[in-house]
Order: sequence, then C-alpha cells, then structure tokens
Amino acid sequence: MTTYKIKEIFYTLQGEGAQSGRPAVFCRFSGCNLWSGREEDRSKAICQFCDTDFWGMDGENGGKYNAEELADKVIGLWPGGSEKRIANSEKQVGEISDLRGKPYVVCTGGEPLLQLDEPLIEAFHRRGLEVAVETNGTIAAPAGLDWICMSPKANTELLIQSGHELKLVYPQAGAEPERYEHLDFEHFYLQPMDGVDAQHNTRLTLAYCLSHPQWSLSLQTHKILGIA
Ligand SMILES: C[S@@+](CC[C@H](N)C(=O)[O-])C[C@H]1O[C@@H](n2cnc3c(N)ncnc32)[C@H](O)[C@@H]1O
Ligand SMILES: Nc1nc2[nH]cc(C(=O)O)c2c(=O)[nH]1
Ligand code: SF4
Ligand SMILES: [Mg+2]
Repeated sequence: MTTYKIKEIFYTLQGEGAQSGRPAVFCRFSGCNLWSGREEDRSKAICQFCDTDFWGMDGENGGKYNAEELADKVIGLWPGGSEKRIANSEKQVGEISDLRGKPYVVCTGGEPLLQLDEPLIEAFHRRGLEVAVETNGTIAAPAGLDWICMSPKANTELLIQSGHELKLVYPQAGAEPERYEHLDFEHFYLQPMDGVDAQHNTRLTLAYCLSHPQWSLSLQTHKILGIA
C-alpha cells in the first residue's frame, strides 16, 4: 500500500490567487524536486526563493499515512467533517455539505505531485472533498484534480501547460511573464517574491499588472493576516 509522507495538515483560508479567502484544509507533502529543503543547499538549488519548510514530517498532523488514513484526517479537520464522514456512510452527505460549504483540500508542499496519485484523489472524492493542487508544473498531473494552480520556476521544463490558475512569483530572471502568457489557463496571477526585497517586488508586480492587464496581483493574504 502506498504511504504518503506529510509535513503538516492544517485548516485555514487559501491565502493566494483565484481562491483567496476560501476555507481550505492544507495538506503539505514532504519533499521537493527543485530544492532539498535544507538551508545549506539553497544557493545551489534550482528554486532558491522558497518561503516554506517542507522538510521531514514533524509539523502539525505530520507523519506517514495511507490514502484512507490521510483522507480521514483531512475531512476530520473540516467543520462538521466527522459528522460528514458518518453521513457519507449513510448516503446523506448532500444535506450536510449544503450547510457547511463544499469541503476543500489544497495539496501543496514541497512538490505534491511527487506523491499525489489517483487513489488518493479518489479517497478525497469519496469523502466529498474538492481537490486542489499547488504545483511547480515539472511533473505530470494525475487525473481527477478539480483545481490546478501551476507556479512555474526559471530553468525548468514545464510538463503541465494547462490548468485553472497560473501563479507566477515575480520577478524571476529567466521566468518572465511573457514566457507563459500563451499557456492554457483560466487565470493569470503575479505574486510578489517574498524575502528581503518584498516591498520593492510588490511595487514591481503592481506596475507590471497595470501595464499588462492579462495579469492580476496575488498577495499572500495569510501573511498579512498572520495566519498559517
Ligand atoms: C511553497 S510552494 C509549494 C507548491 C509547489 N512546489 C510550487 O512551487 O508551486 C507554494 C506556492 O508558494 C509560492 N512561493 C514560494 N516561495 C515564495 C516566495 N518567496 N514568495 C512568494 N511566493 C512564493 C510558490 O511559487 C507556489 O505558488
Ligand atoms: N493560507 C495559506 N495559503 C496558501 N496558499 C498556498 C500556500 C502554500 O504554501 O502552498 C499557502 C499557505 O501556506 N497558507
Ligand atoms: S518548487 Fe515549490 S516547494 Fe519546491 S522549492 Fe520551489 S517554491 Fe518551494
Ligand atoms: Mg505557503
């Protein structure tokens, strides 16, 4: 049986992009193909600006799970989710989900597509969850995802060239927006690169969106709010 290595699982609001403000359970997978996650390796990594600790399994609800265990843990964090689990087995899930919104899981990381596969997506779906992914686009997506947010990185080959949302961290030398504007996505966002130049990068991003209105600004609202 497949086991999934999970850094942390928590309930919050989606802070970024087109679904910003929507309640979601975040499932952060351990590991990434573009950086080891160790600080001493950052300067030689393909992706050097990562704002996330995805190394290991030591976060909130972190650990090894099989698909059924992971889907149970995720739906259990949704308000009323335990009742929903019972209702699901009694085939009354519709009545409860109408009142409590469609349960939503965002699979992120690290790079979730190193691990997320069809059996896990099916296990989420059986519990009434809508399944979103945040991916760097370098690994093909399994079938069945409800929302694909692809965030391209410089000096990588994109295997995902269509989806719902393209969210580019800006500015990135070698990953200029012009390279991605013809891809098959419904929404195009620029997200200011956080770090030492965050304020300057926000001004640059704002200016780029105003002069190239195909692109909208994505602020990391969870950081503004001081939530996870
Ligand atoms: C931590 S990544 C995990 C998912 C996947 N590996 C990816 O890169 O899309 C989640 C989101 O945070 C963005 N991100 C990472 N570091 C950032 C930073 N320093 N400033 C702004 N956004 C950042 C990524 O581009 C991606 O859209
Ligand atoms: N609130 C909140 N929204 C997010 N959107 C994308 C995130 C990520 O790390 O993938 C993230 C995150 O870590 N927290
Ligand atoms: S690809 Fe995503 S998780 Fe990996 S290092 Fe870059 S931003 Fe972080
Ligand atoms: Mg984050």
